[in-house]
Amino acid sequence: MSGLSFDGLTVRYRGLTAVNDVSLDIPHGRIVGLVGESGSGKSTLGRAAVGLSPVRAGRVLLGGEDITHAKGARRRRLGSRIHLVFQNPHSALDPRMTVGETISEALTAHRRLRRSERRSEIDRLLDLLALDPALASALPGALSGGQRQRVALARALAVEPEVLIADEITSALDASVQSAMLTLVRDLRDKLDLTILFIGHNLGAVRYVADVIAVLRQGELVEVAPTDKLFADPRHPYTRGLLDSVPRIGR
Ligand SMILES: Nc1ncnc2c1ncn2[C@@H]1O[C@H](COP(=O)(O)OP(=O)(O)OP(=O)(O)O)[C@@H](O)[C@H]1O
Repeated sequence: MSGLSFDGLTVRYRGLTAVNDVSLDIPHGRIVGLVGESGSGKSTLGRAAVGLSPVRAGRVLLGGEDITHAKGARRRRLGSRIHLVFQNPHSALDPRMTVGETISEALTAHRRLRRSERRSEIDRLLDLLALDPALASALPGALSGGQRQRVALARALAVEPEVLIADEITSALDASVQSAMLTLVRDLRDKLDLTILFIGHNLGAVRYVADVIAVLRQGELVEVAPTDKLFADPRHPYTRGLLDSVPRIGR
């Protein structure tokens, strides 16, 4: 069982406290949404889970194991257990590598596979992400934004992670493409038994995908509640403000 937990986490950039004493559990097999205005510290918290934020205090726990300050070979090994998928589908992929090469590179980073196994794994991953196997030979420039984001997810899933940090992965997509992607994220969680921290500023999108929503404001958690409860009965005025101000989809 590999839930992810933040325990009293504080992250500081020089003088700025970007995340302040945040404790949050993402139980195994659940999707926890993380919302808040731009600059509230969402990405900083997500990046802390993979060792990319300057943690000043507190801990990041993966399946109960303290991974906060893992370095070197241990951090690389963790890379196959907990994985971050970035925001921007346009810059996330190397424009000179075909889709197949991109996925293949991720496959061989953590697993030893024969050429034929690699080929079938690439097909399996493309199929999992509802992408045409023929796209294996395409360059990112020939793909739509939604297809690129699916390839970025396929690459992340190639290492068979237990936990995914999805940082604004649907934000740059058109509404219709976005809702297909959100459905896919839920399907992937069910099929692969993934644990997901889903970061987004669009509450409507996060509502569609998350079991529980955590609200971050200026680096501090102001509210954590099951999704339905948060929408039916938001406790914090800041949450109520977010609910009022954001367009909603998937309802
Ligand atoms: N590498 C960095 N160096 C210095 N300050 C940073 C760095 N990264 C983020 N910050 C600052 O930390 C604060 C939180 O930023 P963060 O990107 O985590 O917020 P966010 O909620 O993810 O915002 P957005 O929705 O715009 O991505 C902001 O004030 C930001 O300017």
